[in-house]
Amino acid sequence: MELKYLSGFGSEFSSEDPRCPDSLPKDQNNPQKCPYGLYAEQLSGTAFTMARNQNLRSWLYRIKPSVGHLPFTIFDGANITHNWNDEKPDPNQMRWKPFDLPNPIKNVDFIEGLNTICGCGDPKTKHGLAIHVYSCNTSMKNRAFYDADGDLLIVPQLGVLLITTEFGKMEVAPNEICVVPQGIRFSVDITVPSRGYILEVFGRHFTLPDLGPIGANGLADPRHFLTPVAWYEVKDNISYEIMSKYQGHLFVCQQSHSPFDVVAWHGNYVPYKYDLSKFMVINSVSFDHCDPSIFTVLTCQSEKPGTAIADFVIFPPRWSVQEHTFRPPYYHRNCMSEFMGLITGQYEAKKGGFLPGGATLHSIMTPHGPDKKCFEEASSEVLKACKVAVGTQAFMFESCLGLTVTKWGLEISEKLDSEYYKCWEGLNSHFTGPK
Ligand SMILES: O=C(O)Cc1cc(O)ccc1O
Ligand SMILES: [Fe+2]
Repeated sequence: MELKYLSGFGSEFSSEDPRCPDSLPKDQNNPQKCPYGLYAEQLSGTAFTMARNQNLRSWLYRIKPSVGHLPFTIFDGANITHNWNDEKPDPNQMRWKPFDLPNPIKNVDFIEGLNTICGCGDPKTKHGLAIHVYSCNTSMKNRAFYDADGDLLIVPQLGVLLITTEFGKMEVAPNEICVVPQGIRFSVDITVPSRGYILEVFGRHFTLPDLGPIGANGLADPRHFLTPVAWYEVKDNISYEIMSKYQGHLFVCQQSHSPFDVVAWHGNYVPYKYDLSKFMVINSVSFDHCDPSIFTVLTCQSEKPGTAIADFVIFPPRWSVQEHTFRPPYYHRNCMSEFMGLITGQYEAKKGGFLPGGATLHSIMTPHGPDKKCFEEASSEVLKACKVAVGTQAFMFESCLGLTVTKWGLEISEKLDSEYYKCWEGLNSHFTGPK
């Protein structure tokens, strides 16, 4: 069945499951009795008092309120951690081979298949981020999850995710991304073994980047962000698990009904998805290589103007036309951390070694840039107009924070590539000497 969506970023939406017309109270949020005998529940994504243009909240009209559940207990079944001091910092360039799919003899769902690879900061103080990899081979059965710590930006690399949320269903395929904001319950169904990346930001939300002199249009268009429409199921007298990530730990509790019982909702605090092929690429049409911030899809800003807790940046297929220019990414040392993943294809600065489903991390002030082969070729290529990154989608999570890699990233995953530094070996001097 083709799913329906509402279009727009940050809009004030409203939606009713068509099976229950007029289920949304018309003139107020909290009638003494809601239509169809529903419960009203507010979900606040910002402080009540947040400035109006940044205030986020939604009202949900549901069969039972979320509070009807047994107490939470610790859940040990995933490799999530925010103990960034367990491992020593390591400034080396890092590259990971593609992360494994689960062993088929074991059923692993989206939550059980979460592994934290690196991060920084603390959800208690609402400052920081974590980067996770998911790898699963089974759907979540009578199990929903919410993240009390922050927003999740999910980047599928293998396999389509059917994500049921309290706001309705969305299908997210590789080359699409979705955001499930803090606190929103969701469950993931899959049809094939699936893998991808997750950027979690603590206690803050993603926004669209300002466009400055670009003008009113360009990059990701707000209308291409899609939010589910209301959908509910009636499942009562069953055993349903609600899983929560709270202060870096996973918890689980039982309840006797499905949390996907929201018949109608309205508000601007919602999950959404975005198709990366819809990104309008801006670039130099004269000379030189622009900074990759021109490819920012979403940003999560810190308190420091112009400085992101995390930017989500893509490297989409595009025309390359610059004259008298070394066209690939330049050699670079950055005051920001750069974590990259590859959804499909070959990244232009490193055509070998960095593979779909793998990752790289170039930490604060760690030198990085094109490998030897890329440098040699691009220094002497004939600069015709040509398409680059065709059939490719690489992305970067760029952060002002210093990230530390977890034990899973360093050892347990067994994917850290100790040979990475060799791709820069033999970058010989071409210095011609003084005239
Ligand atoms: O490959 C990288 O490291 C990411 C990157 C890309 C680019 O086009 C310019 C700078 C940069 O850090
Ligand atoms: Fe860089």
